Amino acid sequence: MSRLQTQSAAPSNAASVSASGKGHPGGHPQGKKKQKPKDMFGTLFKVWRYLSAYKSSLALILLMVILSSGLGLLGPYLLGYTIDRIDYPGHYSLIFLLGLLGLVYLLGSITQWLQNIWMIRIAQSAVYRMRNDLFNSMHRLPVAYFSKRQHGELMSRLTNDIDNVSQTLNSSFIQLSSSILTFVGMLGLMLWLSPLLTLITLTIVPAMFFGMKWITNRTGKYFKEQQRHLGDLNGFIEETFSGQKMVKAFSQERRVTEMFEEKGARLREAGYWAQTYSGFIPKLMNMLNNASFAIIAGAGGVMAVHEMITVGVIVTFAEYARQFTRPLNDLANQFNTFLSAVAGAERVFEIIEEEPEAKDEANAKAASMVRGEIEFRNVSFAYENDIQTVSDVSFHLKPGQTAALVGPTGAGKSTIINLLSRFYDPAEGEILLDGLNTRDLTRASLRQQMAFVQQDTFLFQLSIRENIRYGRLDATDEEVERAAELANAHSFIRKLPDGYDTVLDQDGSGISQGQKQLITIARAILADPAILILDEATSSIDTVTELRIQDALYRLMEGRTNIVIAHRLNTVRQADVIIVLVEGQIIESGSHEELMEHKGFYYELVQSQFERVSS
Ligand SMILES: Nc1ncnc2c1ncn2[C@@H]1O[C@H](COP(=O)(O)OP(=O)(O)OP(=O)(O)O)[C@@H](O)[C@H]1O
Repeated sequence: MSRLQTQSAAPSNAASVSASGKGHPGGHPQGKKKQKPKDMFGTLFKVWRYLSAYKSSLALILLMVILSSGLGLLGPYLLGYTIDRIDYPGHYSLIFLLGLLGLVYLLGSITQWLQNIWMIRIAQSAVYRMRNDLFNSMHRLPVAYFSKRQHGELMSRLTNDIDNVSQTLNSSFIQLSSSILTFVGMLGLMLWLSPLLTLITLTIVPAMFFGMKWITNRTGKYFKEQQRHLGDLNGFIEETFSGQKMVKAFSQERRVTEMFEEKGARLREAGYWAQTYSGFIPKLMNMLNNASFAIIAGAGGVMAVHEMITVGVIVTFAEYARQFTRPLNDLANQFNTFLSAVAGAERVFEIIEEEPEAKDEANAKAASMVRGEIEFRNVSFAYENDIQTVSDVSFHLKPGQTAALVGPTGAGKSTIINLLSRFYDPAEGEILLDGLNTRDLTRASLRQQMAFVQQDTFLFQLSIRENIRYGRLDATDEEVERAAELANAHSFIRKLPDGYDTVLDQDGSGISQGQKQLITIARAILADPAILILDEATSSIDTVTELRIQDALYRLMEGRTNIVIAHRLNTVRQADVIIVLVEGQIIESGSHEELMEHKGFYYELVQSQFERVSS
């Protein structure tokens, strides 16, 4: 049973020109992920379901986008118009035109500002709901789902993918629609003003298109490589930090440093090329802008001399040409960001739509006040492949009895616990609690009858008090402290500077392994279940703490039905029944004395230093 591992998921901020270079965390480089969505329209429709709650606001935003794009086009047109009227002050008031121009720019900014803040609000609300749905679905998933996937990969969906969707919703919707509107509107106006000068101006577009394509192909490749190396480096840092003791213990500092430098050098190289190529983009744009300006000025000048157009039209064209590249560039960049966000959303929906843990039977009853009688009747089970992990297992425990599960690694001890707690259901046979088939009980109520004390203690990043209270949320402070006393944890907790309010580190690293065990025992004592599942620690803890743990455990086990995955001869000896499992089958069972007399596998195990062999 492995503990929850949390991988660092702080997004890196690698600069990017196009979305292909978006930063992603260590251990899970974006470059490795498939960025193209499999079903773009299906996914967009699902995203729309989250946005559709804000239809009226979206309509307002669209109106603002149309207004701001229109105003953006009107500005240069008015400028040209004004210039053409400079000679006729009697006919047109220049002041009025200039005032109008100012108003157009002001309104343009206001509409842009409004659309931005409204869109951010909607995007954040939609993403908030999406994130909640994702988190809830994760909790509805069966245990088997998690055992097949890396935690880091799942974490990345909750962090990076959601973040990606959020960023894109914030800006892409507006940018995409405004770029399209601006581009189409600009082209229309230019054609209206002078089709010939439009054609001449457009000669620059192929150069722009191929130039950009050439650069983005290269930057895309190098950014991907940069991401891959960055992910590799971050993964390495994470691994070295968590395994820091091992590095020191094996005196590998030098080798680790060398490896780090090597990985860093690879990142430096990819980063150099990615940044160099991406640095070309503004330069190229600038150059092409200047070229188009020169073309318009030259060709427009000739046309003006021949009275084909006015000077005002040249100014309008020059202004448009200056803006011309922006929507094109935005469209190219936004499209990549957009694709990668849709791919992210797709991964999010994959989990939201994942088959949840099978529903309880329609007439399932809630288990309550159980006595703790457990019976396995001819239970067989295979995880996924056809190899049976547990075959024809039968045993019967009366309330208050203690069973020790003993057997070599991989024998199926944890699987028996998984079946009892219905993390998995048996393929054959049945498991009874107080004579009732556990399939006829609701899973939640069944699990409430059990407490787990595992060797791999898991504590939350909460105060010690809240960690203990996790066993029973409505327990009072006095009850929490009483449970800690019974678990022999009270004295050490009291000595901590913040006592019960000491907030544990992410992995509970502020306190010792043994102390963590005592807290989990207190948690189980507080839960006060009829059944206790105990996965005995194999790690060696100092003798004083060990004695404290043993003492607390005996107190915890009293009056309950206990199933212990036992590693200590002492525990096994005191069990009412010892169940010896080998390759998923019970090969012998009975009390210590009976099994010793039988001189079978258990006898051998005890002879050959029990603790070492059975761990
Ligand atoms: N989630 C899983 N999916 C597929 N196979 C699994 C899964 N969990 C365990 N197994 C396999 O089932 C077998 C029994 O595993 P189990 O964890 O029950 O053994 P165990 O007796 O508890 O071992 P240990 O003492 O090492 O914890 C092993 O071969 C293991 O590889």
